[in-house]
Order: sequence, then C-alpha cells, then structure tokens
Amino acid sequence: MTNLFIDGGAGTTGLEIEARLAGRTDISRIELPEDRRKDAAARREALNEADVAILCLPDDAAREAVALIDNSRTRVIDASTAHRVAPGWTYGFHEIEPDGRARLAAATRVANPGCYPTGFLGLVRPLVAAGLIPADWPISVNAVSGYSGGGKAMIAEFENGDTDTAWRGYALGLAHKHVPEMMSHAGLSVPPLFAPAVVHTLRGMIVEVPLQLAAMPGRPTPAALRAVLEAHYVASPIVRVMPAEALAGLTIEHAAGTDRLDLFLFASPDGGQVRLIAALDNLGKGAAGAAVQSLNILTGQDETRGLTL
Ligand SMILES: NC(=O)C1=CN([C@@H]2O[C@H](COP(=O)(O)OP(=O)(O)OC[C@H]3O[C@@H](n4cnc5c(N)ncnc54)[C@H](OP(=O)(O)O)[C@@H]3O)[C@@H](O)[C@H]2O)C=CC1
Ligand SMILES: CC(=O)N[C@@H](CCC(=O)OP(=O)(O)O)C(=O)O
Repeated sequence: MTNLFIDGGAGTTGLEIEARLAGRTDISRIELPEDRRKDAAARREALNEADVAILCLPDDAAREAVALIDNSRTRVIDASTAHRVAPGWTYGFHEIEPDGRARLAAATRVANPGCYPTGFLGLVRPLVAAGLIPADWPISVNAVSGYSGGGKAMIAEFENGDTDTAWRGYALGLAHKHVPEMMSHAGLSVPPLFAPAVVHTLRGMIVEVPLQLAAMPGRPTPAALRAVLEAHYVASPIVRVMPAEALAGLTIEHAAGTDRLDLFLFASPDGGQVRLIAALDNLGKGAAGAAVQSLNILTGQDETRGLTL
C-alpha cells in the first residue's frame, strides 16, 4: 500500500491525476481540508507522512514543498518546472533514455517534464543521441497548446469570456521557461528557438520541429530518422511512431483525452525536408498521465495502470 499526498490537488493537474487514480486499492490517500490546503504546517505534516508526494503547484510552492520534507523516506514527483534541470533530480520522461526506466524506478526525487518538452524531446532526443541531429544544430520548435496548459487562471480567462481569440502567440521575448529543459535533456549545445501559441480549445497539443535535412551534415534521410525513432520506441506502450502514410491533415484533437504521445514524420518528395510532429494532450502525457505513469513505476505497478491509451 502506498500512502499518497497530492500537494496542489485542487488544481487542474491535481484533479486530472485524481481521475486516473479512481478505484485504486494499492493507494491510500492523505487529504487536507479545503481551509488548510495551503497551510504550510498542514502540508509539512502531510508531505512527511506520505510515501509518495506529487506536487501540482506553481514553481515557488513546489520548491517550498520540497524544503518542508525533513525525512529521507518520502519520494517526490514534481509536475512543476522547478526541478527539471536541478542536480540530484531524475527526469521523469524515462522513454527518451535507454536506462531511463531503471533510474526512474530507483529515484526519490523525480522532476516530471513540461508538456511542450515532452513533444520536443520525444522527437529530438533519440535523433541527437544517434548522431543524426548534430548537438549544435539550430532547431526551431513551433507548438500549439490548449488553454488548460495555463492552469486554472488561463481556463478562467478563456471560459469567462475575458478573451475571444482563436490563436495567441506568446513567449515573444524568446525566453520561455521550457527552453533550458529542452536544451539540456535533448543534449543540445545551443538553445532551440521555441515559438509557442495557445488556441481556443481546452486540451491538446501539437509540437513541430521542421528540419532542412538537405542542409544538415551527412544529409540524413527521412528513412534514417524514422528507423531510429521506430527502434527507440518499439517497446513503449505509450509513445508511438505513427505510420508513414499520407494524412489529409493533423489536428490538435488527435491525442486529446488520451495519455499517449504520437510521433509523426512527414517528408518532402525529394527527402530534403522533414516535419517532425508530436501530438499529445497537455494534461495527459504532458502532465497528469505522466505523473501517474511515474507513480506506477516508482511503486512497481504496470506503467500504464489508470492511463487512457
Ligand atoms: N496544465 C498543464 O497542462 C500542465 C501543468 N504543469 C505544471 O503543474 C503545476 C500545476 O499546474 P496546473 O494544475 O495547471 O495549475 P493550477 O493553477 O490549475 O493549479 C495549481 C494549484 O496549486 C494550488 N496552490 C498554489 N499555491 C499553493 C500553495 N502554496 N500551497 C498549496 N497549494 C497551492 C492552487 O490553489 P488555488 O486553487 O487556490 O489557486 C491550485 O489549486 C504547475 O507547476 C504547472 O506548470 C505541467 C505540465 C502541464
Ligand atoms: C498554454 C500555456 O500557457 N502553457 C504553459 C506551459 C504549460 C505548463 O504548465 O508548463 P509546465 O509544463 O512547465 O508546467 C506555458 O507556456 O507557460
């Protein structure tokens, strides 16, 4: 039996995790009353009582939660950005590294990935590791998220009529908080140029990396890229490399409502250009699905338990 505390459990990611844990008999829960859920003393007690604590908090509150833990037993899965490139933390996206799962299973401090980095790293990390994308190659990342990616505040903005925009580009200062995480875990020596946008749909995410293969060292072929990705994810029940057949279109709804990460590769007729595209749900494999997957691995369960695939 695992004693679990979700700090920030009343937020968007926390409630999504809750839904995925329904009916679990291997997990007992520590819950705080509504009027004490932000009380540091109550949280300290709950965090130290827990076998596993999942943090679904803003970054500062996540750092505070970790500081409140004063025992060596409580294991932490942090959904926030606070610890994703911090020393001593194990990155939760185990599928991108050959030894990732074993390291995750043994970890006491797990930093789960951001929603955008999940799509980006799923596409790019195996190709950098295989030497098909040079570590210093200038990569662009064009991405679109559902508005639940901004948590309760952005959901309220879009659903209360404070905005009626269909598409809004942001992070126009080219310094989004996910860039260090993308660069570090991809193994790149230069920051990717990240261009995110939010659209007027609740959930879903598309992350695209266009590559001018003809200009790259060794002129890698689309088939070589596909072969690396297919071999890398062959055993994953969650990350799928989608078939090469032509699609009329790819929508942001493609993987919405699931915990999958679907990877596509579209090539030009001469093979000189490729569009690598990841489709996921920002709240699924991008957040709550990934958190439950990490919890399953930490507690020796099937990693897909409670997930929708
Ligand atoms: N939404 C997404 O798609 C993704 C989110 N994440 C990350 O997960 C974390 C949570 O995000 P999300 O669920 O979207 O955000 P929300 O704003 O929806 O939820 C955050 C929750 O934390 C609570 N909270 C804030 N400060 C404290 C505190 N000091 N002590 C206890 N609880 C506190 C909030 O309380 P209150 O209800 O009163 O506001 C709220 O319930 C963030 O770090 C986010 O970056 C990661 C990947 C994707
Ligand atoms: C649409 C939107 O605003 N998305 C958020 C990212 C989602 C998120 O919550 O970031 P983490 O994955 O690091 O927690 C943003 O760009 O800041």
